Amino acid sequence: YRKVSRLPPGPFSLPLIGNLPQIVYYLWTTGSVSSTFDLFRKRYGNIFTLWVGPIPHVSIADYETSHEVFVKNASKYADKFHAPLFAEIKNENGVLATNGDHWQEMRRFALQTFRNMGVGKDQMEVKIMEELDARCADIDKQAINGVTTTHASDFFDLTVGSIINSILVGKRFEEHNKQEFLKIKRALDSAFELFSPFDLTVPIWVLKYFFNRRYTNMINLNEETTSFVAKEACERYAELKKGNYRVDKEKINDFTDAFLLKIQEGGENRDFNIETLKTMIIDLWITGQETTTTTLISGFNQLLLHPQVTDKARKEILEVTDNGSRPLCLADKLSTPYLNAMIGEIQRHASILNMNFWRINHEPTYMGGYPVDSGAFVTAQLSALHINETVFENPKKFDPERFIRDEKLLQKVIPFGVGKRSCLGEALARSELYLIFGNLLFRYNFKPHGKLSTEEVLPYSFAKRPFKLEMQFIKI
Ligand code: HEM
Repeated sequence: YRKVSRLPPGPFSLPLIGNLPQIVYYLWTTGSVSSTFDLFRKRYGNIFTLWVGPIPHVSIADYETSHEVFVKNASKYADKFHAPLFAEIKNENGVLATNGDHWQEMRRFALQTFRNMGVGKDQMEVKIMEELDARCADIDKQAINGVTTTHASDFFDLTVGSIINSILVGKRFEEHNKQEFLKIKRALDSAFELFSPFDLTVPIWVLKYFFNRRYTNMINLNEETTSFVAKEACERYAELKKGNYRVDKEKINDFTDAFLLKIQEGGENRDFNIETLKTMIIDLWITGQETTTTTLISGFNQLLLHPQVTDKARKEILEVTDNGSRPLCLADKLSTPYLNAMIGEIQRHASILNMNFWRINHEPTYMGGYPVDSGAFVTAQLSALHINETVFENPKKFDPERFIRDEKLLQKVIPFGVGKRSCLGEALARSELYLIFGNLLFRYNFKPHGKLSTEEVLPYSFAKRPFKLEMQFIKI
């Protein structure tokens, strides 16, 4: 009871099991993780505590408090809680499931490398557009009377997968390895679908001894995916070691070369070695792939449900590109307020992480006027924050106009999180979303093939899943 008084309000918790009974009950009655968080927010306010077993989890569901905690006091919240399964798989390597000096070095290195390669600038734009053009050429080749019917996931998985692959190891997915990529991607999709908050919280020994098949499947899938994705990097590393390959400092083409240059110049050490390179590649590949694809598919699902939004965005894009005589480019962003609002609304509405990653609070402090004890886990609960009706009126409605009526509102959409552990690929993802949505809208008309969905897919999982969407690309 003393501990409870040093935390923000929340439902009454029981010894040992905490709020698990209420959490399970509300998940069942509300039908999703985000509605459960929303319900607790309505009852206890924008900052509330849920005890998961013996550990208090503090969720922040408004922009102002999230900003105050994770941006103004950023350095205090750099340490994430890592699910035991992730910690086991990653073995204290990489950027996703590490803390401390190694994490800092890897994050700094990745951000710097992306910046040098021009993420958010021209060079990256060229890579994204080359990939999009190649995929559109594929679509056009398959067209019958100007219409191509395809699974949205195949189209966007390949587009996004190829972009991130070419950034990481310099190779697109083409005819010869396309099928292998799609096979791995399907296996990952099934694993994500099985993956639950249970896998994230239980100690590793419970998984190993009581759910061994589940545990072994996940370990094997991680190894299979890593060897597929990092194959090119391993080959280049082997050649570097034999003295047959040297990285040209002036011509860094991809992330692998930037990493190998570090080894070439300084030798291998705790941070820069082949195991870390493999982990970094898989960390960035997985995080960069699923998130962007899910956003694109959820977005097209909404656009098909709201054709008036597509028409309005298309009209704006045609005006900016002289009636479609040139591609839309990143420099056009300032002239496309409606498209920007549409993408902002897609990201708010999709809010693809049902549950954000937890940070560790190391010392007693205050958040939003409430005490928060040391040892508590804290996060900006993005899914609840994006449906907070005191900020976003009628939050279930897909309504890009809300950001035209109030321009400042767009700042309160934070799909990439905030603070030291915010999304490392934000600049790349923003460029991809703008160029892919923008350029597809004026090249094609879109129609659904079969029924469209308005229900969330797997609403109880850790992250949202893409809608199963079949659509027609109709050449304009
Ligand atoms: C629409 C696309 C994307 C969305 C919505 C998204 C969202 C997020 C969110 C919410 C987080 C956690 C933030 C927090 O803890 O507060 C995150 C972390 C991360 N994201 Fe993204 N992301 C996207 C695309 C990408 C891309 C393209 C990459 C890389 C190429 C990437 C790499 C990462 C990494 C490495 C982290 C962990 C950073 C760390 O722990 O230091 N993401 N992302």
